Amino acid sequence: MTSSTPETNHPDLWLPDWPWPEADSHKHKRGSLGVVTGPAASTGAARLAARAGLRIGAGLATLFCPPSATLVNAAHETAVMIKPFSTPDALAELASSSKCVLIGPAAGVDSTTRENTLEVLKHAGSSVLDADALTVFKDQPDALFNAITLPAVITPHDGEFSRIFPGLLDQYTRAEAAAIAAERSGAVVLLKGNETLIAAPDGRLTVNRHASPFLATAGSGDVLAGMIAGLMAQGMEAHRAACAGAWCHGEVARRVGPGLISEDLPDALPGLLSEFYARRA
Ligand SMILES: NC(=O)C1=CN([C@@H]2O[C@H](COP(=O)(O)OP(=O)(O)OC[C@H]3O[C@@H](n4cnc5c(N)ncnc54)[C@H](O)[C@@H]3O)[C@@H](O)[C@H]2O)[C@@H](O)CC1
Ligand SMILES: Nc1ncnc2c1ncn2[C@@H]1O[C@H](COP(=O)(O)OP(=O)(O)O)[C@@H](O)[C@H]1O
Repeated sequence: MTSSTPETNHPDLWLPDWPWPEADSHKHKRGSLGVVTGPAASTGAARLAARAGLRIGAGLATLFCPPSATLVNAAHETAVMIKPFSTPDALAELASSSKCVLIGPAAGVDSTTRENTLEVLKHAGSSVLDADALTVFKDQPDALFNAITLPAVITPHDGEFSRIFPGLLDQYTRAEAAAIAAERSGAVVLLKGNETLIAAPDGRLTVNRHASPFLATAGSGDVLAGMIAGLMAQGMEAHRAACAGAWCHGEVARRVGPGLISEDLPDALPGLLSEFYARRA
C-alpha cells in the first residue's frame, strides 16, 4: 500500500500530451468513441457523455443502444451517431471497432449491463466504466477486476466505490483507498468528490481540487466520464486522460458558475480548448 502524498493536478502534467489534430488528420484518425446507453427512458446520461467526448476531440462519437432507444436517441442527436445492438455479441462487435467505450451511465443495474460491461472490457481498445457498470459487480467485484486487462478508467462516487471496494473508505484516507483500489482492480481509479483522487495501478496518485460546488448537479459525473473517454479515444494514456478530464471539468464548471446544469459543460469546452491550443509549442 502506498502512503505517498498525492501530486496536485495541473495542466503541466498532461497538456504536453494533448491530442491535437495534425494537418492531415481525418475523423477516423482522431479516434472513435462509443457510449452505451440504457433503455428508452434512460438515455440522457449517455448522451451527455457522448457530447462531451465529441467536444473534447474524439473524431467520431456513437451511441450504442438497445433497439428500444434508437428513436429517442436519434431524435436528440445530430453529430453523435446511433448504432443499435440487441445482444452482448453484437455490442462486442461494435466495441471492437472503437478506440474507447464508456459504459455505465443510466445503463441499468441488471444482468444485461453486467454482460455488456464484460464484453466492452474484452473488445474495446480501452474503456471507461461509471455508475451502473460498477454497481452491477457489487456482489462479485473480482469478476470485474479479473476482466480488466486493457487500459481502463473507473469513475465511482463514494457510494459506487464502497459497493466494489467495501470497507476501504472506512479504514483508509481517500488517497490511500484510491491507491489500493487501483492496485487491486488494475484500472485507473478516479474517486469523485469535491477533492477527486486519481490513482493508477503503477502507483501514480493525483488529487484534483480544481472544481466547483456547482458540479453537485445531476449528470455532471456523466459528462466527466465522457470527457475522459473522449481523450482516451484519441489515444491519451489512461491516468493522464483522467487527470486532464477532471481538471477541464472543474475549469468549465467554474466558467459557467451559478445556474450550471450538466448540458452546459460540454459546450463550454471550446473556449478552454482554444486557450490551450494558443499555448501549444
Ligand atoms: N440525466 C440522466 O439520465 C442521469 C442519470 N443518472 C443515472 O442514475 C443512476 C443512479 O445514479 P446515482 O448516482 O443517483 O445513484 P446510485 O445508484 O449510485 O445510488 C445513490 C446512493 O449512493 C449513495 N452515495 C454515497 N455517496 C454518494 C455520492 N458521493 N454521490 C451520490 N450518491 C452517493 C447514497 O446513499 C445515494 O442514495 C445511474 O445509472 C446514473 O448514471 C445520473 O447520472 C444523473 C443524471
Ligand atoms: N461539492 C462539490 N465540489 C466539487 N465537485 C463536486 C462537488 N459535488 C460533486 N462534484 C463533482 O461532480 C461530479 C458528480 O458526479 P456523480 O456523483 O457521478 O453525479 P451524476 O451521477 O449525477 O453524474 C463529480 O465529478 C464530482 O467530483
